[in-house]
Amino acid sequence: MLRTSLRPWHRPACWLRPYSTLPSLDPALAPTPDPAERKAKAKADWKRRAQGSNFVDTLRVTVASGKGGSGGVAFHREKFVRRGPPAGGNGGVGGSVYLVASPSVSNLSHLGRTVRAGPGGAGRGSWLGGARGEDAIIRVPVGTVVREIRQKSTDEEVLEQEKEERKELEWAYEANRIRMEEAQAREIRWQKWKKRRDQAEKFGDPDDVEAWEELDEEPIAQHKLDALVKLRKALFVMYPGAELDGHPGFLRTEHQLLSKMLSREIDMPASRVKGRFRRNRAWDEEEDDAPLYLDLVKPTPIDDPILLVPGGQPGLGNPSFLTHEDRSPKYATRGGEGDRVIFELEVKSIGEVGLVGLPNAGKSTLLRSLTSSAPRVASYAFTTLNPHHGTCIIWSDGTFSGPRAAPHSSDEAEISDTPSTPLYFSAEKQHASRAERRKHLPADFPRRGDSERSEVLRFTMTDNPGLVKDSSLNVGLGHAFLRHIERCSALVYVVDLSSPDPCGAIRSLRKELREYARMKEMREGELEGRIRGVVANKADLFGPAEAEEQVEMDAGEADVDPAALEEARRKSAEDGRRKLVELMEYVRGVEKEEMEAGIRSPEDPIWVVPISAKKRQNVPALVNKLAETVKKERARAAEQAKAAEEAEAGEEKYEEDD
Ligand SMILES: Nc1nc2c(ncn2[C@@H]2O[C@H](COP(=O)(O)OP(=O)(O)OP(=O)(O)O)[C@@H](O)[C@H]2O)c(=O)[nH]1
Ligand SMILES: [Mg+2]
Repeated sequence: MLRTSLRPWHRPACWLRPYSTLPSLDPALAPTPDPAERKAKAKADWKRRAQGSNFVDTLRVTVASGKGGSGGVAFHREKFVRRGPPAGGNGGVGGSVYLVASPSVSNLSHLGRTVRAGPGGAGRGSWLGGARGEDAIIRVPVGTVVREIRQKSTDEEVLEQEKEERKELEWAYEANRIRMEEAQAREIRWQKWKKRRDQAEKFGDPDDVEAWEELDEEPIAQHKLDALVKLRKALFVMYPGAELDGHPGFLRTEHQLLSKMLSREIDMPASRVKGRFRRNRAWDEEEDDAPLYLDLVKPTPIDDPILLVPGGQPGLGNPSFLTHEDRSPKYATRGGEGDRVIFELEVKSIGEVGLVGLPNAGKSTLLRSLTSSAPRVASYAFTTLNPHHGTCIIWSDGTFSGPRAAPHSSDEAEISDTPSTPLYFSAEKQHASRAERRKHLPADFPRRGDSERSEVLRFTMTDNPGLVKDSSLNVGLGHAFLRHIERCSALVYVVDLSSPDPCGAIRSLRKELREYARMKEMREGELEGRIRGVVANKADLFGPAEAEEQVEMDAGEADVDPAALEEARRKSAEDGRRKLVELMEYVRGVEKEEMEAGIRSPEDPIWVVPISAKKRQNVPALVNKLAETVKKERARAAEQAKAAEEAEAGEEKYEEDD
């Protein structure tokens, strides 16, 4: 009888849930009945508990390619053919490790610390080749910087390492020396024996001369034999009980492999040599063995991935050693080792416009109001822990939108603090039909293929986590935040206009940018110079509605005096105006200072736009400014690229003329 439900240790399922979802006794803390809200809260809790570990933007991975498969030693057998030709297949090539920069991944959390490609299969009888090793593909976000890490970096250290490796290879050198000596001695013996035999054939009795086989049996010292056996095991797969010295081709192959190995051209089974030498890799041919450095600013075509570490060479089967002298080679070569390299991956997002601001300034709200990206928004600091990207599209009829959002026609539309994705576009409803989704869209939402409007401009924006004091000294998650700012071509400060000191916010943001640029050894004022504008957010807090609300709240139950209301409205608007003017003056001062310091060109003044990201007020004016900025930056980048191309062409011509 099934008694699971009666077991004394059986507990209700809620006992097993994580603590955050335990039913609370306090009615105020009871879970909200709205499932969407509950889900959002659980997700935020989980993310906070994970402390950002679900977003990984720097990672050190050890990448190992697969070993090549050994060649097979076999002979063909069939009815009436007792001793067929050699029939061992070649081994399979070891799996390689490739790298792909893909727009569909946003961070490195899917990667482990080690990425390993599969080994190649061994060759088998009947000329069957071994299987290729399985390749491994590392997918990284576009904008990732890849650096090869060498434990030994200076020349002396490399020399030291080579010396160590040489020591490890000592036995191979020894074996080679023995082989050479042995071959020489054998040659001398052979010449002597041949001379004696020829003379005996001419002048005397040939039977007086002993057979060559008898002479050839000069014993080799045991330690020499050991070295040879070790070497052969490392390089060859041998047929059981094979007498390899009887194969002239074997000695030649052995000699070739050995000299190649000693001149470092082939890989060597790692089990034999601890400090293996580096294999030749694709980029080594051009860049005489400099550590690899890649900056993946563009997506890699999936059919042309970047080869990071090639797999080990396959071993050759015994038919490869078939010669006239040796009709049944009883050996095959082993596959080469794969390589093992350590890489450091660092994601530096590439957005055209990067938002920089203190925590709670409303950066995420702004991104949500301009694009279809939906970073979480909440009224506490550090809501955003990793960068979010969005695309803003401007249409020919002057509206703008992210790809999934409805055009912003109304200024009243509010953004809630829960996920902005309309339910009909959310993951739960992914199977809703298009007609069903359309029912939930405004009547004027453009249909696919609408001819009246076309896309005019599209640019990407990055919402970055808030900067705090001393972010540049890596306080908190400082550098992790600043890293993503590094590559945005234009930066925009987002400040909370309703805060007591918006100018102070700009002052501390500037300081952090300056310090970070200095630490990263960028050009003086590199990041500050990239600031193109200031968004004075939360301007709605100075609007009439807010003021009235405040007066009504102060009055409580009592009737509100209309004059007081009027006065409050006027005062609030005046406050807002004063703060904005102060901010603008401060920004003019900053601009002037930077132009004098030579970090800002006169063509790049800093604009200031007051908006309300939450209520989407004055957002179109901001979009126009951003569009102008983006166009200017693109034109500048194109100009720079052209100049660089011309300079390169000029240099080539100069070299040719020389
Ligand atoms: N009244 C008003 N509130 C706003 C506006 N923009 C943002 N907020 C509110 O400010 C709070 C913080 O907004 P976020 O967008 O999360 O701020 P953030 O800069 O992304 O903050 P971090 O992610 O912590 O750096 C939220 O409660 C928003 O609703 C605005 O224009 N007007
Ligand atoms: Mg945020």
